Order: sequence, then structure tokens, then C-alpha cells
Amino acid sequence: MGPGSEQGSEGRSDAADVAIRRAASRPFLLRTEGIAAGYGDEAAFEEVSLEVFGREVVSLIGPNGAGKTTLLRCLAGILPLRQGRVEKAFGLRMSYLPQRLSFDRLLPVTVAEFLSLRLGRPFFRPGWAKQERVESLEELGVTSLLDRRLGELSGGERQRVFLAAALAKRPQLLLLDEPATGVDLLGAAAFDALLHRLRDRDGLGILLVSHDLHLVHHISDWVYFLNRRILASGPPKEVMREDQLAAAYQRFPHPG
Ligand SMILES: Nc1ncnc2c1ncn2[C@@H]1O[C@H](COP(=O)(O)OP(=O)(O)OP(=O)(O)O)[C@@H](O)[C@H]1O
Repeated sequence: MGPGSEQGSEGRSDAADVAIRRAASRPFLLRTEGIAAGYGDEAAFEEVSLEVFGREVVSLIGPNGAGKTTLLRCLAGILPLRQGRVEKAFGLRMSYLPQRLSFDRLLPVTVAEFLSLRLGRPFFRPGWAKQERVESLEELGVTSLLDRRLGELSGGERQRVFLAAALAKRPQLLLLDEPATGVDLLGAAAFDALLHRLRDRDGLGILLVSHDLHLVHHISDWVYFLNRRILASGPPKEVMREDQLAAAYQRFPHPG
């Protein structure tokens, strides 16, 4: 399964044309070449080559255990690679929001203190945030939480604070792992609006891991289908045709 294979007028495939247009119209952020990683003797993924540019949402889809989270953790520098290389734009600012952040509920810090710590800056107030163009604080509903203890927040509130902290670093590339899992982060419509704003207005590149195929189809500029290897890539309308997806999920059950 892959993007269209028809030949364009100059002998190049349509898929190649699409890929060239994608690269030509956006700033380069990150590229992997044949990377592999895993745990113990097991490879979680291998031979993964992908690219992310600015001003695009790139989604990583695939069945449970396909290696999606592991891949993001490698890109975030948390897990070492076993093979291949990652090339990044010079000075790339990158933020990573994991699926679950382990966190000590007893840690006696307020949200404002937590954000200050994460930012490495002395303090954090709405006025300061505005100055720094971190409007997302308002949008994420975090402004009203600044004086609350992090440990007493609900799961959804805390995820919003973590997302605010990730955005406050003003990343050019945002790695988001299943941002809607378990908690209703913002409500689907608000989350959708946030992703659009981050991409279209702020020019971020977003690498999104999600099982929400509806969201992925609608928001993504480019999709990689991963099951230990990249099995398909292209614009969502090419990669996510229902028949192809069904076949891919069946044809490539998780080998473990
Ligand atoms: N900390 C770990 N130690 C050992 N094996 C792990 C660890 N984390 C993940 N794995 C294994 O690595 C493989 C890939 O897992 P990963 O979490 O990357 O998949 P995923 O595509 O994100 O899955 P899901 O969609 O279920 O979240 C799986 O076989 C998983 O069991």
C-alpha cells in the first residue's frame, strides 16, 4: 500500500510530485534515515525514514505495539537509537508531550512554579505570557490554574498544563503522543482549533501519534503508517482509504 503510483506527464510518479511539492513549500525541520530502536533484544521499530517540515501536521498511525511511542521517545532524545541517523534543522526547538507523564502528586509546586521550572525562567504570569506571545495559556484554560498545586489537578487539567509548558518553550516542532487519550484534553473542537492555529498561524511542525483516525484524516498534511516499519506514507486521502487501511491493519498484525 502506498501513495498513488501513476506517472505524471514528465515520467515522475504523482506521489513523487506530491512529495517534492511538500518539501519545496515548507521549511525543513527533521529527517530520519533508517533508524531503529527497541528494548532488550526486541526491535520496536526499524528502517524508519521520515521527514517533518514546518507548517504541517504529520501523523503517525498504526496498530497497538507498532512502535509509535518508542519512535517519538527516540526523536525526543529519551531513548537511544540503535541504527540510522536523525538530521535536525540548525538550532531546532522541539517540545515533546508524552502520552503519560509520570509525576509525583505530592510534589508541593504550584502550576506557576512548575511552568517557571520547565521554562528555566524566574516567574510566570499572564502579563508575561502575553508579552512572550504564549496565548495558549488562555486558550488551554491554564491561566485560572496558575496558583493551584499541580498535584491536586485533575488528569485533564494537568495534561493541559503540560501542553502549555511544552508550547511555552515556543517550539518549532511539537511531538504529541495520543494527546486525547484518557482525558478530554480540551474537547475535540478546541483541540482541533489549537492544532490548526499552531500550524497555520504559528508555523509549527507537529508530529502527532493518534488512534483517532477521523482527526488524523482531517488534520494531517502527511501520514506515515507504521508497523515496526513504515508501510505507507503520503497525504491522508492516499494513505487512509478505508479499504487500504483495513487491509493494512489485517495484513500486518503486530508480529509480537
Ligand atoms: N518500556 C518498555 N520496555 C520493554 N518493551 C517495551 C517498552 N515500551 C514499549 N515496549 C514494547 O515495544 C513495542 C512498541 O511499543 P510502543 O509503545 O512504541 O507502540 P505503540 O505503537 O505506541 O503502541 P500503542 O498504540 O499501543 O500505544 C511493543 O512491543 C511494546 O510492548
